[in-house]
Amino acid sequence: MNGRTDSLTTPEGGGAVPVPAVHVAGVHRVFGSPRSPVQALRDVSLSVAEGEFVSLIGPSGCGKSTLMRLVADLDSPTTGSISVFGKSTRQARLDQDYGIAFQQAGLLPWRTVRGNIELPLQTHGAAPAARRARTDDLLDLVGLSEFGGHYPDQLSGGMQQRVAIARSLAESPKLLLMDEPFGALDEMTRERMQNELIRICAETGCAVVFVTHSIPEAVFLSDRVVVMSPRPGEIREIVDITLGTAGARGAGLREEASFYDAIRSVREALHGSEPAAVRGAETR
Ligand SMILES: Nc1ncnc2c1ncn2[C@@H]1O[C@H](COP(=O)(O)OP(=O)(O)OP(=O)(O)O)[C@@H](O)[C@H]1O
Repeated sequence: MNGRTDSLTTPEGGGAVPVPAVHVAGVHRVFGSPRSPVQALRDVSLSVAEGEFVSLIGPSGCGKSTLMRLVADLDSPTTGSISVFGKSTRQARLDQDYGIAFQQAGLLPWRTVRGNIELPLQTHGAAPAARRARTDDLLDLVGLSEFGGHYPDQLSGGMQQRVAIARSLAESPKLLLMDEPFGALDEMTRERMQNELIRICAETGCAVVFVTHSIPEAVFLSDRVVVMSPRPGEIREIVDITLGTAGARGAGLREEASFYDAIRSVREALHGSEPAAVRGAETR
């Protein structure tokens, strides 16, 4: 279990209370009709600190994407509340406080790769030269420098996904919401993107909420892994990953014994018997 100070706790000696990047309090989400309700999330509470990398992992249908959609203001909780940098989710969306890379790349088919990546910069009035320079960097980052003039339907699914990731990074956001962003990538590209993402996090200090089905991916990237139970999705356990800061994690980490130990801890939390943690509450 995590010994970290809760980001909402007043630090010893007083001072300002840090505002979490994401704060989820007692959230339930019920779909369907009153006669046949589908409870997707039950009493989910979670705080993600500024600069923290938190992954959500759990069986298919446990509500991971539902939770992400709630944070991104694409849906509303049935009960409970969510804030992003202390604001309502609506305000945070309007202020474009975060970048999004979801399962579906969500690219505009009539814009080129470059045009898609530039879009958030254009919306915010960045000068053309600055846009071009930033887009060149991002194309390079995701290995698509030769494809800036292509249209999305001329790319593979994995390449489209990389464009979406580049777009989410365009404005160097303080928070990234990523729902299985690497799911469609081949293993080599996936590891490269993981390496790049952790480097970007170390450089920019952005917080990330990341959905994945891959335990090694969650362990490699995260400060904490939130393990969810089958539907109705509850937080079963939160596993603290103590493999060093993002800046200290390199590709070589995947070979280390501590990496395999952390994988085992998450696997046990996911598949093990009844959780030691209090069900439905963040346990740290
Ligand atoms: N708009 C909706 N209307 C009705 N039911 C929904 C809706 N969205 C999600 N659900 C249901 O809520 C539950 C959680 O779905 P969700 O997509 O959040 O799961 P997930 O953990 O992301 O799954 P996966 O890992 O397969 O992507 C599922 O039972 C799903 O059928």
